Amino acid sequence: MLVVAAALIDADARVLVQQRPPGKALSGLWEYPGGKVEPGETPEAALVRELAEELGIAVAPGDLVPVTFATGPADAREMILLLYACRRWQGVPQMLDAAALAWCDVAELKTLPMPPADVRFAEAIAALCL
Ligand SMILES: Nc1nc2c([nH]c(=O)n2[C@H]2C[C@H](O)[C@@H](COP(=O)(O)OP(=O)(O)OP(=O)(O)O)O2)c(=O)[nH]1
Repeated sequence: MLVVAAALIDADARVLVQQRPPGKALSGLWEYPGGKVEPGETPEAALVRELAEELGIAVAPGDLVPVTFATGPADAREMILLLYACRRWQGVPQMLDAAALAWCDVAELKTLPMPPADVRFAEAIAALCL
């Protein structure tokens, strides 16, 4: 299973995370917006779609910059999770599919409970934000 996620980074080097809602796998944990790549989709097209669905923002595929990846089990399958950074988007992120949204600096990111696959992402994001 291929999953894509984005670290939206604002002008103050804060990163957007969202809390997974009740009823979904990993409910209550904080994650980077994104989701599963559907058959026939490129990873970037999937992430553009997910960011529109989950946050109501428009992102150009060329503004998605690969950062790192993680592997691990998810939904009883093996997952490959691709993390992108994005510093440019249109619209104001809204909470359309999450229990909460938060803009965090890198130190705060490291304190949030996250899915196991995401735990090492904060270090990679820190390298971008500094
Ligand atoms: N979006 C996202 N998913 C993550 C992260 N870390 C992580 O382990 N996952 C896992 C959780 C899920 O098993 C899977 C993504 O599934 P999802 O439920 O968010 O995907 P989706 O938006 O396509 O949802 P759905 O249509 O199945 O409801 O990847 C992350 O940072 N962001």
